[in-house]
This record gives sequence, C-alpha cells and structure tokens, in this order.
Amino acid sequence: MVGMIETERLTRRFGARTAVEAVSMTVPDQAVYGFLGRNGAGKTTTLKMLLGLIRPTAGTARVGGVDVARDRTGAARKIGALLEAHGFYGNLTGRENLDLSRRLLGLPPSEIDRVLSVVEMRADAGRRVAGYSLGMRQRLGLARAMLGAPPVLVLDEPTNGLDPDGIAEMRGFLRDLPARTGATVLLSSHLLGEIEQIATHVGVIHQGRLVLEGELAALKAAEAPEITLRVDDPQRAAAVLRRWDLTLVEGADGMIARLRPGQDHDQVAAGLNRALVEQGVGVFAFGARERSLEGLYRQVTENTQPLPEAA
Ligand SMILES: Nc1ncnc2c1ncn2[C@@H]1O[C@H](COP(=O)(O)OP(=O)(O)OP(=O)(O)O)[C@@H](O)[C@H]1O
Repeated sequence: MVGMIETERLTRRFGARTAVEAVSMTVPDQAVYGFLGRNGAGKTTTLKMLLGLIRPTAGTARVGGVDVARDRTGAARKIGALLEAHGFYGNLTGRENLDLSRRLLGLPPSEIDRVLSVVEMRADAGRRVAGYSLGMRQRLGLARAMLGAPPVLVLDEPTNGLDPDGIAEMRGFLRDLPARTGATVLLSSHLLGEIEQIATHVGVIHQGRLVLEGELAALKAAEAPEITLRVDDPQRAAAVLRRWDLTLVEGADGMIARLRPGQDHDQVAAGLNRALVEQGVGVFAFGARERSLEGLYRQVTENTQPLPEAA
C-alpha cells in the first residue's frame, strides 16, 4: 500500500457532464492533504466516491488498502467524514448526539469521552447543540468523524462559516491531528491560504482533473521564482523582458516575469532593472515574489495570458 487513500483513474459522469476525470491521487499515511479546487472543480464528487456514497463511472478508489467498490463496509470502517450538513439534533446535547452515532457503529460508550477529549469538548458536551457556536458544531462534527478511530478523516471545507478565531483554532487542531492520533487527513478547500498553513501535501483539481499533486514543500522548492513589476509602459517593458527569456504573465496588479528553474533570481533582477531604466521605462514597483501555493495554483489552473506584442 503506497497511500492511505489511492485512486486510479477515478471518473464520474453525470449524464453528459464529466465531474471527475481520470483522477489518480495518493494521500500518504499521516499526511494532511489539502484537496484544492474552485467551486465545481469536482472535490465533493471525489470525496463522495471515496466514502462510497456514489459509484464511480470508471476507475478505482482504495481507502486504507480497501477497495471502496468491492467492500463498501470495510472501506467505511477506515474512514470518518465531516461533510457540510451536520445533521445534529439541536434538542439533544453534544454527548447524546455522539451517542446516537456510537450506537449505530456498535462502539463502546468509552469512545464518546475519547473523541470529546480529542476535540477538547468534554466541558460542553452536556449542553444542548442548539446553543453551540458554529465552531463548536464543527468540532462536534469532527468528534463524530473520529468515532471508532478510523485511520482516515475526510473533511469537506472544515473552516467554512467559522470566524477568524474559529478558523485559527481549527487550523492548529487539524495540523496536529496526525501526530496526536495517527490519522491521515484529507481536507477539501477552495481557500489557498488556508491549505498553505495546514497541509503537508496538496492535490489540485481543476475542471475534474488532478493537475498537481505532491508534498507542499517540495512543490514550492521546485517552483520557478518570479519577479513582479509595475511600470508606466507595459508594452515597452514587455519588449525588454522578452530578451531575458522569461515567461510573462499579467497579474492582478501588474506584470509577472517568471524565471526558468535554475536562472539566478538576483542576477536576472539586477540586469532587468538596469535594462528597463536604460530603455526609459518608468518602474513604479519591482519585487521578488515569494514562492507560494498561490503561484503554483495559478500555473496549473490558468492559461498564461501572453502580454500584447510590442508595437
Ligand atoms: N448529482 C449531480 N448531477 C449533475 N451534475 C452534478 C452532480 N453533482 C455534481 N455535479 C456537477 O459536477 C461538477 C463537479 O461538482 P462538485 O460538487 O464535485 O464540485 P466541487 O469542487 O465540490 O465544488 P463545490 O465546492 O461547489 O462543492 C459540477 O459541474 C457540478 O455541477
């Protein structure tokens, strides 16, 4: 077994629409794997197939080594999920809600205190869920996902709707979870910053296809550095930049010159700066862009827009 979650060419079509197309993903043991994609990219459909809630049109999914299509119950034992709808009974206490799930799963009563301790909610477990904040409900949802200590946790947008304090708390909690419990966490999100702070690994899904996957630090290290520019005459600047064998893209607030891996950032930056000034281009801002998940994400999901040809 290579990963705690492994899919091979996993595909799901809804009529003529392909929601997930030949996705082969690997989530290593005890990773916090950020599954990224914008709304409609195919995240939820993939998670549902991992959970055995919908069948793939083609391809396979394995969770903890168990083929989901062949042994749905066996796979379900390996995986706990926190999906958007909580389905808690507001009139029952947190503890009572967990107890309902525990009985259905046939687990011993001691499981309740164990999971409540993990999410640090023992003190509030006797209160009715109707009075819980959203953050507390999310934590109760996590506690429920952890009943029976499944080795894999699948969490769909776990910080959705939380306030900044709640987000920070959830972030720290999820980051520490593998070390504390041995779990492997698959976390879906459309928030790059969020994933960048929590994840050890990332997978990016775009229009149903997995377009990037790997260990976050390694991916970032391999990313080509960039230089950001704001100038008075982009066309003239583009002509100068082209001589430097750089890829040019238009950023939200200026131009971005992407270096080739191996090109020396400082040397290129100094030469470029000099050349622009010599050509009479007014440079308002000139900076190195930190290697970021956003940069990686942009590279794999956006078509690079060529800048206009020089007149
Ligand atoms: N039951 C369904 N019937 C038809 N089309 C569907 C169905 N479920 C999903 N789709 C389509 O499949 C595509 C992927 O949807 P999916 O919900 O997996 O995306 P997502 O990345 O999870 O987005 P979101 O964050 O909005 O949930 C979308 O185009 C969606 O409209």
